Amino acid sequence: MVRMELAGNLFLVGLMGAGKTTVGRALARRTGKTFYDSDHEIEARTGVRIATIFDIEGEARFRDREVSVIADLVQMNNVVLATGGGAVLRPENRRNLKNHGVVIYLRATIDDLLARTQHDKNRPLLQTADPRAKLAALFAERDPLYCEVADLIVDTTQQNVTHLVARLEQQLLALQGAPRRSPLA
Ligand SMILES: Nc1ncnc2c1ncn2[C@@H]1O[C@H](COP(=O)(O)OP(=O)(O)OP(=O)(O)O)[C@@H](O)[C@H]1O
Ligand SMILES: O=C(O)C1=C[C@@H](O)[C@@H](O)[C@H](O)C1
Ligand SMILES: [Mg+2]
Repeated sequence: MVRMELAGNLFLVGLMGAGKTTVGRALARRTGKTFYDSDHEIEARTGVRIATIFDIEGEARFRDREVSVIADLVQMNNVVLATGGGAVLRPENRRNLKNHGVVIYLRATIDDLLARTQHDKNRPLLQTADPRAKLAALFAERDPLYCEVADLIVDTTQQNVTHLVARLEQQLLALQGAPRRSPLA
């Protein structure tokens, strides 16, 4: 069987725990693209964990680093890029993502996001007394921005990663052959 090729860059956006890193890595493997993760790239360039950057420099400086890393990574060809959960907050990032590839919003319920993030201490914004309330507030603030930038919106509830990636590939192939329309999958 001849497999259809998915052209260009794929960019994943969504909240912490949406699965950008996990799904992105699997999607890259399936589509033969190279995987990048803006959080990992920031850690590689600075030599420290994200939580340490937040501690020492604060969130605004972290966002500056994120803008610079994303501006570099969108120039690559044939990549899957998992972005940090807050990347869409900066207009430069939204513009760069929109202009250099297909943007996929992985949407998840607050319950799922909480369950998937509760054992990981490298998400400084969730180190609070009430991470559920924090996730709900971040969702309210960012969901419109993820939707604004997305070509495709994928509900990840009750979807294991393998099925999600297979379905995503089909949706992306359909999108590739179709004129631009509503991002709701
Ligand atoms: N669809 C899914 N079903 C079940 N578990 C999932 C799913 N997607 C991701 N996970 C799990 O949730 C956890 C968080 O996923 P991941 O690190 O990929 O999220 P992320 O969107 O990259 O978060 P961040 O913005 O903090 O980098 C991981 O343990 C991963 O295995
Ligand atoms: O949602 C966010 O603001 C963040 C998500 C992570 O990917 C990291 O980029 C960092 O922990 C901040
Ligand atoms: Mg990630």
